[in-house]
Amino acid sequence: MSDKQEYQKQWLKQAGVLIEALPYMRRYAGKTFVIKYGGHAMGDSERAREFARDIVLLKQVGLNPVVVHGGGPQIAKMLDRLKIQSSFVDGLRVTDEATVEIVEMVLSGRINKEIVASINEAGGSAIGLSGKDGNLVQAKKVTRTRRDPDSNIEQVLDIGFVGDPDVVNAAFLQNLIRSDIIPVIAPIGFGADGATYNINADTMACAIAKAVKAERLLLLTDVSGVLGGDGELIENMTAPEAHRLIKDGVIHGGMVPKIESLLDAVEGGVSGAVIMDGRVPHAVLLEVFTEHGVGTILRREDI
Ligand SMILES: Nc1ncnc2c1ncn2[C@@H]1O[C@H](COP(=O)(O)OP(=O)(O)O)[C@@H](O)[C@H]1O
Ligand SMILES: CC(=O)N[C@@H](CCC(=O)OP(=O)(O)O)C(=O)O
Repeated sequence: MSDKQEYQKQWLKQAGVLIEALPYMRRYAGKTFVIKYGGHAMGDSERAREFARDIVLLKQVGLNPVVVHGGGPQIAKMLDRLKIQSSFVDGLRVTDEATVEIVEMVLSGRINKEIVASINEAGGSAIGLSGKDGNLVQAKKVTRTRRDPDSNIEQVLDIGFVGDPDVVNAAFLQNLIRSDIIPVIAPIGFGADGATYNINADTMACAIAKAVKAERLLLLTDVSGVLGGDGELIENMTAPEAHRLIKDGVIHGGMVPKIESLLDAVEGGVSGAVIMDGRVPHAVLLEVFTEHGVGTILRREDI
Protein backbone atom coordinates (compact mmCIF):
# COMPACT_ATOMS: atom_id res chain seq x y z
CA MET A 1 0.00 0.00 0.00
CA SER A 2 1.38 3.42 -0.95
CA ASP A 3 1.87 6.15 1.65
CA LYS A 4 -1.11 7.98 0.22
CA GLN A 5 -3.36 4.89 0.44
CA GLU A 6 -2.19 4.26 4.02
CA TYR A 7 -2.96 7.89 4.93
CA GLN A 8 -6.44 7.64 3.38
CA LYS A 9 -7.14 4.41 5.29
CA GLN A 10 -6.18 6.08 8.58
CA TRP A 11 -8.20 9.17 7.75
CA LEU A 12 -11.33 7.13 6.98
CA LYS A 13 -11.16 5.67 10.51
CA GLN A 14 -11.02 9.19 11.92
CA ALA A 15 -13.89 10.31 9.72
CA GLY A 16 -15.99 7.64 11.45
CA VAL A 17 -15.29 9.32 14.79
CA LEU A 18 -16.41 12.69 13.43
CA ILE A 19 -19.60 11.19 12.01
CA GLU A 20 -20.37 9.51 15.38
CA ALA A 21 -20.02 12.91 17.04
CA LEU A 22 -22.32 14.71 14.59
CA PRO A 23 -25.70 13.96 16.27
CA TYR A 24 -24.30 15.13 19.62
CA MET A 25 -22.94 18.33 18.07
CA ARG A 26 -26.41 19.02 16.66
CA ARG A 27 -28.22 18.09 19.88
CA TYR A 28 -26.00 20.23 22.09
CA ALA A 29 -25.44 23.26 19.82
CA GLY A 30 -26.01 26.44 21.83
CA LYS A 31 -26.19 24.51 25.13
CA THR A 32 -24.00 25.34 28.12
CA PHE A 33 -21.63 22.81 29.67
CA VAL A 34 -20.13 23.71 33.04
CA ILE A 35 -16.89 21.81 33.47
CA LYS A 36 -15.23 21.64 36.88
CA TYR A 37 -11.53 21.01 36.46
CA GLY A 38 -10.38 19.68 39.84
CA GLY A 39 -6.93 20.10 41.29
CA HIS A 40 -6.41 16.33 41.17
CA ALA A 41 -7.49 16.17 37.53
CA MET A 42 -4.85 18.70 36.48
CA GLY A 43 -2.03 16.45 35.40
CA ASP A 44 1.17 17.34 33.60
CA SER A 45 1.45 20.04 30.93
CA GLU A 46 0.52 17.62 28.10
CA ARG A 47 -2.74 16.74 29.91
CA ALA A 48 -3.44 20.43 30.44
CA ARG A 49 -2.90 21.08 26.72
CA GLU A 50 -5.28 18.24 25.82
CA PHE A 51 -7.92 19.59 28.20
CA ALA A 52 -7.56 23.06 26.66
CA ARG A 53 -7.93 21.68 23.13
CA ASP A 54 -11.08 19.78 24.14
CA ILE A 55 -12.61 22.97 25.54
CA VAL A 56 -11.75 24.96 22.40
CA LEU A 57 -13.23 22.20 20.24
CA LEU A 58 -16.53 22.33 22.18
CA LYS A 59 -16.75 26.09 21.59
CA GLN A 60 -15.75 25.73 17.94
CA VAL A 61 -18.61 23.31 17.20
CA GLY A 62 -21.20 25.56 18.84
CA LEU A 63 -21.41 24.38 22.46
CA ASN A 64 -20.79 26.83 25.31
CA PRO A 65 -18.18 25.56 27.77
CA VAL A 66 -17.72 27.34 31.11
CA VAL A 67 -14.72 26.18 33.14
CA VAL A 68 -14.73 26.32 36.95
CA HIS A 69 -11.45 25.16 38.42
CA GLY A 70 -10.21 23.86 41.76
CA GLY A 71 -6.68 23.68 43.06
CA GLY A 72 -6.83 22.02 46.49
CA PRO A 73 -3.50 20.14 46.12
CA GLN A 74 -1.78 23.27 44.77
CA ILE A 75 -3.07 25.37 47.72
CA ALA A 76 -1.84 22.67 50.11
CA LYS A 77 1.63 22.80 48.55
CA MET A 78 1.87 26.58 48.88
CA LEU A 79 0.59 26.58 52.48
CA ASP A 80 3.16 23.91 53.26
CA ARG A 81 5.96 26.00 51.76
CA LEU A 82 4.85 28.95 53.88
CA LYS A 83 4.54 26.67 56.93
CA ILE A 84 0.85 27.54 57.41
CA GLN A 85 -1.09 24.65 58.95
CA SER A 86 -4.36 23.64 57.32
CA SER A 87 -7.26 21.45 58.43
CA PHE A 88 -10.61 20.37 57.01
CA VAL A 89 -14.15 20.09 58.37
CA ASP A 90 -16.55 18.04 56.22
CA GLY A 91 -14.18 18.37 53.24
CA LEU A 92 -13.96 22.18 53.60
CA ARG A 93 -10.66 23.90 54.32
CA VAL A 94 -10.74 25.86 57.58
CA THR A 95 -9.77 29.28 56.18
CA ASP A 96 -8.39 32.01 58.45
CA GLU A 97 -7.25 35.44 57.23
CA ALA A 98 -3.72 34.32 56.29
CA THR A 99 -5.08 31.24 54.50
CA VAL A 100 -7.70 33.06 52.43
CA GLU A 101 -4.96 35.36 51.13
CA ILE A 102 -2.95 32.36 49.89
CA VAL A 103 -6.05 30.57 48.55
CA GLU A 104 -6.99 33.61 46.46
CA MET A 105 -3.41 34.06 45.26
CA VAL A 106 -3.07 30.43 44.13
CA LEU A 107 -6.56 30.07 42.62
CA SER A 108 -7.23 33.48 41.01
CA GLY A 109 -3.57 34.10 40.31
CA ARG A 110 -1.52 31.16 39.17
CA ILE A 111 -3.96 28.38 38.35
CA ASN A 112 -6.59 30.58 36.70
CA LYS A 113 -4.06 32.27 34.45
CA GLU A 114 -2.40 28.96 33.50
CA ILE A 115 -5.75 27.54 32.31
CA VAL A 116 -6.62 30.77 30.48
CA ALA A 117 -3.22 30.76 28.75
CA SER A 118 -3.49 27.13 27.66
CA ILE A 119 -7.00 27.62 26.23
CA ASN A 120 -5.83 30.71 24.36
CA GLU A 121 -2.76 28.86 23.06
CA ALA A 122 -5.13 26.19 21.74
CA GLY A 123 -6.93 28.86 19.71
CA GLY A 124 -9.73 29.84 22.10
CA SER A 125 -10.60 33.18 23.64
CA ALA A 126 -10.65 32.56 27.39
CA ILE A 127 -11.16 35.15 30.11
CA GLY A 128 -10.20 34.46 33.71
CA LEU A 129 -12.58 35.53 36.45
CA SER A 130 -13.19 34.94 40.11
CA GLY A 131 -16.56 35.39 41.79
CA LYS A 132 -15.47 38.97 42.49
CA ASP A 133 -15.34 40.00 38.82
CA GLY A 134 -18.58 41.47 37.53
CA ASN A 135 -20.14 40.70 40.96
CA LEU A 136 -20.30 37.14 39.65
CA VAL A 137 -20.72 35.24 42.93
CA GLN A 138 -21.75 36.76 46.24
CA ALA A 139 -21.06 34.30 49.02
CA LYS A 140 -22.46 33.80 52.48
CA LYS A 141 -20.43 32.46 55.35
CA VAL A 142 -20.66 28.71 55.93
CA THR A 143 -21.03 27.32 59.42
CA ARG A 144 -20.86 23.76 60.59
CA THR A 145 -22.11 22.12 63.78
CA ARG A 146 -20.64 19.33 65.88
CA ARG A 147 -22.11 17.41 68.80
CA ASP A 148 -19.74 17.52 71.77
CA PRO A 149 -19.24 13.84 72.78
CA ASP A 150 -19.00 14.66 76.53
CA SER A 151 -21.91 17.08 76.97
CA ASN A 152 -23.92 15.87 73.92
CA ILE A 153 -24.54 19.54 73.16
CA GLU A 154 -24.50 20.75 69.56
CA GLN A 155 -21.74 23.30 69.02
CA VAL A 156 -21.34 25.76 66.14
CA LEU A 157 -17.90 25.56 64.52
CA ASP A 158 -16.43 28.69 62.96
CA ILE A 159 -14.45 27.58 59.89
CA GLY A 160 -13.46 31.12 58.91
CA PHE A 161 -13.74 32.62 55.45
CA VAL A 162 -15.49 29.68 53.81
CA GLY A 163 -18.47 30.65 51.70
CA ASP A 164 -21.42 29.18 49.88
CA PRO A 165 -22.58 30.87 46.67
CA ASP A 166 -25.61 32.98 47.57
CA VAL A 167 -26.28 35.22 44.57
CA VAL A 168 -24.91 34.46 41.08
CA ASN A 169 -24.92 37.22 38.45
CA ALA A 170 -26.26 34.97 35.69
CA ALA A 171 -26.95 37.85 33.28
CA PHE A 172 -23.27 38.84 33.30
CA LEU A 173 -22.21 35.25 32.65
CA GLN A 174 -24.82 34.79 29.90
CA ASN A 175 -23.36 37.82 28.10
CA LEU A 176 -19.95 36.18 28.08
CA ILE A 177 -21.38 32.80 27.06
CA ARG A 178 -23.22 34.32 24.10
CA SER A 179 -19.99 35.81 22.77
CA ASP A 180 -16.97 33.83 21.62
CA ILE A 181 -15.50 34.01 25.12
CA ILE A 182 -14.78 30.95 27.27
CA PRO A 183 -15.12 31.96 30.94
CA VAL A 184 -12.62 30.36 33.34
CA ILE A 185 -13.77 30.84 36.93
CA ALA A 186 -11.85 30.57 40.21
CA PRO A 187 -13.93 29.53 43.25
CA ILE A 188 -13.57 32.76 45.19
CA GLY A 189 -16.56 34.88 46.23
CA PHE A 190 -17.15 38.25 47.83
CA GLY A 191 -19.30 38.75 50.90
CA ALA A 192 -21.87 41.44 51.61
CA ASP A 193 -19.44 42.33 54.42
CA GLY A 194 -16.68 43.00 51.82
CA ALA A 195 -14.71 39.90 52.86
CA THR A 196 -13.15 37.39 50.46
CA TYR A 197 -14.60 33.87 50.69
CA ASN A 198 -13.04 30.52 49.80
CA ILE A 199 -15.64 28.32 48.08
CA ASN A 200 -15.37 24.59 47.45
CA ALA A 201 -14.91 24.30 43.68
CA ASP A 202 -17.59 21.60 43.24
CA THR A 203 -20.10 23.83 45.06
CA MET A 204 -19.08 26.82 42.92
CA ALA A 205 -19.47 24.82 39.68
CA CYS A 206 -22.88 23.58 40.80
CA ALA A 207 -24.12 27.12 41.59
CA ILE A 208 -22.89 28.38 38.21
CA ALA A 209 -24.50 25.43 36.38
CA LYS A 210 -27.86 26.09 38.06
CA ALA A 211 -27.69 29.83 37.41
CA VAL A 212 -27.13 29.39 33.66
CA LYS A 213 -29.44 26.34 33.43
CA ALA A 214 -26.64 24.22 32.02
CA GLU A 215 -27.27 21.10 29.94
CA ARG A 216 -24.52 19.30 31.83
CA LEU A 217 -22.33 19.75 34.86
CA LEU A 218 -19.11 17.72 34.48
CA LEU A 219 -16.97 17.25 37.59
CA LEU A 220 -13.48 16.13 36.57
CA THR A 221 -11.55 14.34 39.30
CA ASP A 222 -8.99 11.52 39.69
CA VAL A 223 -11.28 8.48 39.88
CA SER A 224 -13.29 6.86 37.10
CA GLY A 225 -16.57 7.92 38.74
CA VAL A 226 -18.61 6.74 41.71
CA LEU A 227 -17.68 3.23 42.82
CA GLY A 228 -20.33 1.05 44.46
CA GLY A 229 -19.86 -1.30 47.42
CA ASP A 230 -18.46 -3.96 45.04
CA GLY A 231 -15.83 -1.52 43.75
CA GLU A 232 -17.49 -1.40 40.32
CA LEU A 233 -18.17 1.87 38.50
CA ILE A 234 -21.81 3.00 38.72
CA GLU A 235 -22.62 4.38 35.26
CA ASN A 236 -26.14 5.62 35.93
CA MET A 237 -26.93 6.67 39.47
CA THR A 238 -30.34 7.53 40.89
CA ALA A 239 -30.92 9.99 43.73
CA PRO A 240 -32.18 7.31 46.20
CA GLU A 241 -29.10 5.19 45.40
CA ALA A 242 -26.82 8.20 46.06
CA HIS A 243 -28.45 8.85 49.45
CA ARG A 244 -28.16 5.16 50.38
CA LEU A 245 -24.47 4.95 49.39
CA ILE A 246 -23.67 8.03 51.51
CA LYS A 247 -25.61 6.59 54.47
CA ASP A 248 -23.76 3.27 54.15
CA GLY A 249 -20.37 5.03 53.98
CA VAL A 250 -19.61 3.67 50.49
CA ILE A 251 -19.44 7.28 49.32
CA HIS A 252 -17.22 9.20 51.74
CA GLY A 253 -14.61 11.95 52.04
CA GLY A 254 -14.25 14.34 49.09
CA MET A 255 -16.86 12.35 47.13
CA VAL A 256 -19.66 13.48 49.50
CA PRO A 257 -19.65 17.20 48.48
CA LYS A 258 -19.42 16.06 44.85
CA ILE A 259 -22.55 13.93 45.13
CA GLU A 260 -24.33 16.74 46.99
CA SER A 261 -23.41 19.07 44.10
CA LEU A 262 -24.70 16.52 41.58
CA LEU A 263 -28.04 16.23 43.38
CA ASP A 264 -28.33 19.99 43.93
CA ALA A 265 -27.52 20.73 40.27
CA VAL A 266 -30.04 18.28 38.85
CA GLU A 267 -32.75 19.30 41.35
CA GLY A 268 -31.95 22.91 40.35
CA GLY A 269 -32.69 22.35 36.65
CA VAL A 270 -29.46 21.00 35.12
CA SER A 271 -30.35 18.11 32.76
CA GLY A 272 -27.55 15.82 33.84
CA ALA A 273 -24.47 15.89 36.07
CA VAL A 274 -21.43 13.64 35.74
CA ILE A 275 -18.43 12.66 37.88
CA MET A 276 -15.55 11.45 35.72
CA ASP A 277 -11.81 10.92 35.51
CA GLY A 278 -10.23 14.07 34.11
CA ARG A 279 -6.87 12.34 33.69
CA VAL A 280 -8.17 10.14 30.86
CA PRO A 281 -7.05 11.66 27.52
CA HIS A 282 -9.89 13.64 25.92
CA ALA A 283 -12.29 12.62 28.69
CA VAL A 284 -14.51 15.64 28.00
CA LEU A 285 -14.92 14.74 24.32
CA LEU A 286 -15.68 11.12 25.16
CA GLU A 287 -18.35 12.21 27.62
CA VAL A 288 -20.02 14.76 25.37
CA PHE A 289 -19.73 13.17 21.92
CA THR A 290 -20.12 9.42 22.43
CA GLU A 291 -23.14 7.28 23.15
CA HIS A 292 -21.97 5.74 26.41
CA GLY A 293 -20.02 8.65 27.85
CA VAL A 294 -17.63 8.05 30.72
CA GLY A 295 -17.98 8.16 34.51
CA THR A 296 -21.15 8.30 36.60
CA ILE A 297 -24.17 10.29 35.47
CA LEU A 298 -27.19 11.47 37.44
CA ARG A 299 -30.01 12.54 35.11
CA ARG A 300 -32.99 14.73 35.88
CA GLU A 301 -35.39 11.83 35.31
CA ASP A 302 -33.58 9.81 38.01
CA ILE A 303 -34.16 12.12 40.98
N1 LIG B 1 -17.70 5.62 46.41
C1 LIG B 1 -16.64 6.32 45.97
N2 LIG B 1 -16.29 6.22 44.67
C2 LIG B 1 -15.21 6.88 44.18
N3 LIG B 1 -14.41 7.69 44.94
C3 LIG B 1 -14.70 7.82 46.25
C4 LIG B 1 -15.83 7.15 46.82
N4 LIG B 1 -15.89 7.49 48.13
C5 LIG B 1 -14.86 8.30 48.37
N5 LIG B 1 -14.13 8.54 47.27
C6 LIG B 1 -12.91 9.39 47.22
O1 LIG B 1 -13.25 10.67 46.68
C7 LIG B 1 -12.09 11.20 46.03
C8 LIG B 1 -12.46 12.36 45.10
O2 LIG B 1 -12.69 13.51 45.88
P1 LIG B 1 -11.56 14.67 46.01
O3 LIG B 1 -10.26 14.05 46.41
O4 LIG B 1 -12.12 15.73 46.88
O5 LIG B 1 -11.45 15.14 44.48
P2 LIG B 1 -11.05 16.54 43.80
O6 LIG B 1 -9.83 17.04 44.48
O7 LIG B 1 -10.86 16.17 42.37
O8 LIG B 1 -12.21 17.50 43.99
C9 LIG B 1 -11.52 9.99 45.35
O9 LIG B 1 -10.14 10.12 45.05
C10 LIG B 1 -11.79 8.85 46.35
O10 LIG B 1 -10.68 8.65 47.18
C1 LIG C 1 -13.61 25.74 51.12
C2 LIG C 1 -12.63 24.88 50.38
O1 LIG C 1 -12.33 23.78 50.82
N1 LIG C 1 -12.13 25.37 49.24
C3 LIG C 1 -11.18 24.66 48.42
C4 LIG C 1 -11.10 25.40 47.08
C5 LIG C 1 -10.31 24.64 46.03
C6 LIG C 1 -10.98 23.33 45.62
O2 LIG C 1 -12.10 23.02 45.93
O3 LIG C 1 -10.14 22.57 44.81
P1 LIG C 1 -10.33 21.02 44.40
O4 LIG C 1 -11.58 20.92 43.62
O5 LIG C 1 -9.10 20.78 43.58
O6 LIG C 1 -10.36 20.21 45.66
C7 LIG C 1 -9.79 24.60 49.10
O7 LIG C 1 -9.43 25.51 49.83
O8 LIG C 1 -9.09 23.61 48.84
